Amino acid sequence: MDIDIGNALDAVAAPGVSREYLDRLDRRVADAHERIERGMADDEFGYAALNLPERVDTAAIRDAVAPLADSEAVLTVGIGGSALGAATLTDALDTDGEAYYLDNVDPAQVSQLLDDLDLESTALNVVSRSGTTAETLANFLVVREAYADAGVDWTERTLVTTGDSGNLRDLADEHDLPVLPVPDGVPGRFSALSTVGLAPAAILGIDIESVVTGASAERESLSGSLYETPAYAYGAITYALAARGANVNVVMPYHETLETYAEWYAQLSAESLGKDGLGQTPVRALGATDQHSQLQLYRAGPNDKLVTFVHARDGPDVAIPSAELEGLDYLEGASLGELRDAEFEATEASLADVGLPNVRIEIERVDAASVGGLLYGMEAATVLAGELYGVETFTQPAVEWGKEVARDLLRGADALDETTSLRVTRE
Ligand SMILES: O=P(O)(O)OC[C@H]1O[C@H](O)[C@H](O)[C@@H](O)[C@@H]1O
Repeated sequence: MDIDIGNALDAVAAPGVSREYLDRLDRRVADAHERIERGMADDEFGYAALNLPERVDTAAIRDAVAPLADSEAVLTVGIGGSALGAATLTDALDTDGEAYYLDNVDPAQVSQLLDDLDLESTALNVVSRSGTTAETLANFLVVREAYADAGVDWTERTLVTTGDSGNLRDLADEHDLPVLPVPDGVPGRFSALSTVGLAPAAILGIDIESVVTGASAERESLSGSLYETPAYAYGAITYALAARGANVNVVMPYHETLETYAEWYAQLSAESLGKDGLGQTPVRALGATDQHSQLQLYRAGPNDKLVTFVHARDGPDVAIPSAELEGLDYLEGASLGELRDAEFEATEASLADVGLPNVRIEIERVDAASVGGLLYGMEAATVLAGELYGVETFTQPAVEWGKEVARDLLRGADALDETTSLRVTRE
């Protein structure tokens, strides 16, 4: 993973960061790096996630998924960190079958998906780190009943990934289901490179060893200077720009298959750094699609954004057939890849032109190693940013309140008095 932060410097952008400030920040990066290395060495909660490239046992994952290797599809039931890492991998990379995710509670979607799936040839991958997440357990109960109704022994087609205790662990024990452990000290949103993200990828034929190799290369690059560590350069520049008013981080990959990566990063950043009045609001965008949808606002709306482009230098291409259409001479002899890249570079320049800070993250191609490196790099960037902000990167206390209230409502508690209604209806 390479990063170019030139368009976030104050010579180009406002808000922008001066070279002198970056040099000063680099000294704080050195301290933060020491703290991170210490946390990794002691396997402290959260920091332990950065050890995954050395620790993850891909052979054990392959053994656990072997009985499901004949599956034509994998249905993952999980939410947040228990779904988005896996979805990033299976959406980005070539797979031998279809990947489906139930990471919401929408009765219409669940019913339609279960109607459409051939459950006989579908592996059921149930994932919850805590083993107590209501959405995941409810969906699992619905899905296993659908298997039973279809006359399929769901216990033969199910793999569970969870912690040592919790309702999901109890259910797995009760039905003697195969269980992969969520590693200790790894928060859900940092678990893409563990059993959580890699097991469904392995069932679908993804080269998970290469994913880990790519992550290892990024781990090796961690050093005490942002100028030598792409991941830290990103963490540091997002922090510096947020402090200067770039409250929004638009993450805009220019490859359709990386769209889910932007969703994964949104959770990673929002839950890790959105604390004490700090953090950037992550926005998911996709190039070139969103050039024709959101770019107007990015270029001419409030100057409160960083745009992060994600681009692969190489990849498959398709020639554009010649048609000699009037006014479209520039397409003659060009390819779809060349068109996309020209649009990407033009968009980057158009934002620099109006002083909107933007950063380019570049990978070699969208393959297993590069995507593994990207996931690791962004995790390290987020941990570094957390150190600079001084927040508790690995907790998410603000998510809990609503969860508890929803449980109380289901148990029959009275309506809430925290909200106010001013309902407007048609006459
Ligand atoms: O893996 P689970 O324990 O089911 O948790 C799934 C998700 O739910 C929570 O609400 C947390 O905010 C997320 O960080 C987590 O990824």
